Amino acid sequence: MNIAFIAHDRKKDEMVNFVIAYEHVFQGHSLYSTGTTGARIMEQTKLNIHRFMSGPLGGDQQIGALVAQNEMDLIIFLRDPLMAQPHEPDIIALLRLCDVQGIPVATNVATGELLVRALQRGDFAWRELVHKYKPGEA
Ligand SMILES: O=C(CO)COP(=O)(O)O
Repeated sequence: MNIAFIAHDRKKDEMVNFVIAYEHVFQGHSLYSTGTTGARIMEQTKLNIHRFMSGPLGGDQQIGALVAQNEMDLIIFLRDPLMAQPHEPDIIALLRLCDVQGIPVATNVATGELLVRALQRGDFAWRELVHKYKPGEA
């Protein structure tokens, strides 16, 4: 599965701890992230993550492009609900695209844990079927 990690600054420690806890699950998948989040995770785990640009510089939109093409299967996006972000429109756009494509997205660790356990159980197998079809194609 293609999985993306994104965390705002005050949520990065929580993200790193979350990924460490489930490193054994994530290691079998293709991993993506925004720039700084991925750097922090790779410093503290053995995971190999494809890092896009930092969020404020376009990283959310780069991940959004994969969502639009239905190529992202799960997103863990630990947003900071208590601090305004300069790239708020990009954040809203990414979450909107997840709803357009029906992509599971967790915006807090409690939901993240449920989705990771579902991933472990094989509940994401339906996504393999979706990969065969690209949006806009017959
Ligand atoms: O801003 C972000 C998501 O909106 C995250 O970006 P970084 O991982 O580069 O800090």
